[in-house]
Amino acid sequence: MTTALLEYKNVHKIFNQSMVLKNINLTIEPGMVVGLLGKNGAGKTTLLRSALGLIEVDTGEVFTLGENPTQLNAELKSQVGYVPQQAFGYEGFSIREALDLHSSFYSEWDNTLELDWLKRFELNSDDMVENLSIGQRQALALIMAMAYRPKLLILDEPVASLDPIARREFMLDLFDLSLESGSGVIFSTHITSDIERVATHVALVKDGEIKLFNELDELKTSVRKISFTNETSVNLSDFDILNKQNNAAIISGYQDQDISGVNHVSTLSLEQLFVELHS
Ligand SMILES: Nc1ncnc2c1ncn2[C@@H]1O[C@H](COP(=O)(O)OP(=O)(O)OP(=O)(O)O)[C@@H](O)[C@H]1O
Repeated sequence: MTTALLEYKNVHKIFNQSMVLKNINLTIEPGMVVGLLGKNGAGKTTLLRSALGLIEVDTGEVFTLGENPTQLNAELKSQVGYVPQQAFGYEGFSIREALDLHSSFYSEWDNTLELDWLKRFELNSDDMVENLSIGQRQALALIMAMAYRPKLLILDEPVASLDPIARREFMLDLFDLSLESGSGVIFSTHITSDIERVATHVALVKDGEIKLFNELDELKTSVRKISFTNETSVNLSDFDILNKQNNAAIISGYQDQDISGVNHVSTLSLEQLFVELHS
């Protein structure tokens, strides 16, 4: 049996009397790259920060590398990589100095990977961190989180400020790294095409709930939009109904079968699905 890299069991979190995580159940295993998709304020950052022990959940349990994330020992901490949404410190340091200090905490630091990525992101080691653009800081934060090949990589909108070329390269490498080294990745993003390009799974968060968690391939084959004239003449008992309004529904569990009473069945891109689930 493989130990899950990250597991949420019936997790709830309340902030100011508002439930921002509602009964989250999610398991990430080695080789999985999970794209976390949700509107602003849906709860993505709260979900990710609770995996790092930065937020304590109110009910339910989180297991990061099999342990309570608020009590991870140094060894386990060094197997988790994290890039937060906000840029980080290291003012007064050059990139070289910042990387030297940072890498000294990780015995598994891969200097070749570091150099390779500095080159790809076109970062100059002599530049001072405080003079970097937001995108360059984000690139440096990514190198810092990845170059020790963590088992679990947690990225909160990691590529939002990267240009499309850097984003594309980073995303593809992310996937390779995860598969090669048996790591797992969870990343939040608003860019559905990034999820379609690199993720193995997608978790769609709406109002603090995971509305959908699927393998991406499975999602393409089994989620459909159907339209009908008369709802009472349609039997949808074989499907999960993800959303329904007027004379249309989004269903999961579709297997090419005929559904009586349905006029039209259409596939959805991830972006279309996201929009449909919020309409
Ligand atoms: N420390 C906090 N105290 C009070 N409320 C909080 C706190 N952190 C988050 N929230 C609230 O929890 C909800 C979820 O926030 P969260 O940052 O997890 O959303 P998100 O999906 O990451 O959004 P975005 O895409 O804009 O980054 C929001 O309503 C936010 O205001």
